[in-house]
Amino acid sequence: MNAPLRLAPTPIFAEPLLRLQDLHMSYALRDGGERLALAGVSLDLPAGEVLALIGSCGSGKSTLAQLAAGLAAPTAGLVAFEGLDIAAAGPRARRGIAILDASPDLPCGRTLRDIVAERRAVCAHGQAPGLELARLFELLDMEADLDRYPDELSEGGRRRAALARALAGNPRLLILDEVTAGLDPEVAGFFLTALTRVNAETGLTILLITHDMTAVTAIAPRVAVLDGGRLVEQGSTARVLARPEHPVTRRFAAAATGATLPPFLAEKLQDEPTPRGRALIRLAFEGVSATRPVLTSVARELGFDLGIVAGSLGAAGGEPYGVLIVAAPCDEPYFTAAVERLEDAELAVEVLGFVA
Ligand SMILES: Nc1ncnc2c1ncn2[C@@H]1O[C@H](COP(=O)(O)OP(=O)(O)OP(=O)(O)O)[C@@H](O)[C@H]1O
Repeated sequence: MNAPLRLAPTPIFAEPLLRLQDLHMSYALRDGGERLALAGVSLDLPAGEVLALIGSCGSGKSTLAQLAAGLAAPTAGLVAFEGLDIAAAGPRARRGIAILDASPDLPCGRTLRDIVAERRAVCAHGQAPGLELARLFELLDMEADLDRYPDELSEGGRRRAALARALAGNPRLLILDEVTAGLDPEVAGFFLTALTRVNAETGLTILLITHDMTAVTAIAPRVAVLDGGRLVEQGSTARVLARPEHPVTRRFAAAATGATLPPFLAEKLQDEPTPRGRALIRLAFEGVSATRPVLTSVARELGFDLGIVAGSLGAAGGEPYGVLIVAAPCDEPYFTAAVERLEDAELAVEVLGFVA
């Protein structure tokens, strides 16, 4: 018999779709010791949102995915899905969650059509209506492969089939753990575009766990960063790329934007300005400040000539952002005035150092 459903502490209407509250997770090791994988993680995922979770190897991402999907119980803390404590509610509460990783386990002896149709038949009862199967096959470009078997497909084809099977169950939450790992950029891009369309058409909530910042910027308007089992930063993806605060986030942002100081300049960097030298400045902007002509107007007003050394302009989760490293004259009083003027225009300004 199923255990009685226990409501999470706050009323259901105030709940996000998924709430992780002060999650702790330790693994028992063979030598009798313990490995702490999560240490007090709290995170809300509202319905319909696409949230990316990034972090270095071993930071706890897969552990968080397993707990969020209700496949393992935390050492302490609460996972609430649709207002229900998932540990107490058991399989009933997990029915609306699908989890997918880079090694999907598809049955070899059945065609894709049968695999997907079986999942739809099993999950159709009592679930909210999702995508029609015909639309699902169209979105994932699977029509030509429907009568083929999983072992007759490429890796990209198998991942698409696994995604189709997961979506056929009409989940309200889809957890993706490194699903684009090892795919070439074109196939990964196709996969991510399909996910964006599914999210737009059905309001499916997605938790995307990845190391791949291209995937993050392609589909996730919000990102959270794990380090050593702790949530160290979260915010809009454009904000986090433009103004990363934690050292780990800074590393991911630098890798994503490519806006780093070239080594030939990094070697010459000094702490103090020299007469007629140049300051190297990192400028970052996101949202509306990305589209204002701030740089040109400051340069014109103050007669401040800027050379662009490195940079990246783009959109993350649909919001524009930009990071530029510029070389500018460091003679006073123009330098201080220019920095103040750029800060007033809501740019993040970081003086990296000076070169002669
Ligand atoms: N079954 C387990 N037994 C013991 N320790 C484990 C187990 N699973 C994970 N760990 C440890 O917990 C920590 C978090 O692991 P986890 O796999 O969640 O991190 P991750 O961020 O997903 O890493 P990766 O990106 O490399 O997959 C690591 O120190 C790992 O060694």
